Amino acid sequence: MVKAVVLGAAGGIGQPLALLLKANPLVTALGLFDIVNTPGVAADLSHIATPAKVQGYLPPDGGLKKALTGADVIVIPAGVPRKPGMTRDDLFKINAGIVRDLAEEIAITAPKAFILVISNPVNSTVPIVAEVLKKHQVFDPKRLFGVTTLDVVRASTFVAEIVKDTTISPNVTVPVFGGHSGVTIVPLLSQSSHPLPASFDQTAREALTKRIQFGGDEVVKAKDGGGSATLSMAFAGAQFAEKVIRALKGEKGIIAPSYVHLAADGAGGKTVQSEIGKDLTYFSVPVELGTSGIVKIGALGPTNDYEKSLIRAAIPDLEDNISKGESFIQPSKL
Ligand SMILES: NC(=O)c1ccc[n+]([C@@H]2O[C@H](COP(=O)([O-])OP(=O)(O)OC[C@H]3O[C@@H](n4cnc5c(N)ncnc54)[C@H](O)[C@@H]3O)[C@@H](O)[C@H]2O)c1
Ligand SMILES: O=C(O)C[C@H](O)C(=O)O
Repeated sequence: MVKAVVLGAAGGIGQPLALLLKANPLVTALGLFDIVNTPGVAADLSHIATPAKVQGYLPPDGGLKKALTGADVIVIPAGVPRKPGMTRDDLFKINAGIVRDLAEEIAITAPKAFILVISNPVNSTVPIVAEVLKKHQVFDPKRLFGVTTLDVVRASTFVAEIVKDTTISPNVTVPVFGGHSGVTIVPLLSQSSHPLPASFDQTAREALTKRIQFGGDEVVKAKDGGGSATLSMAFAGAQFAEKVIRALKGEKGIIAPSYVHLAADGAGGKTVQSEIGKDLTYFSVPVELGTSGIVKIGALGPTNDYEKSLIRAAIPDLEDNISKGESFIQPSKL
């Protein structure tokens, strides 16, 4: 039995993500919470012939608590998206409070659940959730994940486009480290499973790196004020959620990239910190998942000089974003 819960379930990401979770036969209960429209979304999805029993909840009468009760996996795409000209950090003003309030109820009602944070700025919203859970003394770094899957999905797709064979994109892996905004997104093209990117000249390497780092902006610009990536994000979020669910059901050896607290496995984070030359608390890395969450944090491995420069460029923004999230809950951390 697996109960998945989506917070922000009536939104641009929330609805297609809820659809993909409803279509997943491993999900047996699906709780949908939003401040609007969840009864309609739930009624609609409930006509699909898959095992998940769907229930929609709104804030009145303890709707959030009811949605979270018994949750195994909680996915959070609640909050506002970017408009052209905005950075993800510009969303902090509104989304930080939304994520904090949702985390407060998670800490009370579902402290053992796996928490998957999509709401931007991910580099800061993940530390916000962690600090709220710490305040309630229920923080388990093994179970908290910033969803950075879309960066990896984009990297695979863009490489397949360059290779002119889009049929291969599901099988192309390009590790992406760091965080989830602009220069904090660090693709390691030298480690691409397809050999072509590793042989690029510097101009081609920089062009592809920038496209992966600023892929979100392409969608924001094309939507022209109508929001940011929703459908590709729902795909990526459902893919990551499925990996978490398979792991919690006992499947071994599942590895997925995610923005995590580097103390999560008690060891691997130190390797990453020594590789990047900085004691950052959070970083996006491939993690191995098990029944209780993260069992192993993967290292970066060999990087070339260009990739080393990308890592150096990512660190100041990551430090700022992390401390901004932490000090939002604990002002003494300023
Ligand atoms: N991690 C990523 O890779 C990634 C990718 C795309 C978008 N995002 C982020 O995801 C978030 C959502 O994007 P979207 O396009 O779905 O936005 P949206 O505006 O379409 O949907 C957001 C939903 O959140 C709901 N909401 C607002 N306050 C809430 C609260 N307190 N409790 C529950 N629900 C609440 C809204 O009612 C709305 O339905 C944004 O912050 C966006 O930047 C992240
Ligand atoms: O670009 C955004 O603001 C949304 C998301 O983070 C993305 O990468 O598409």
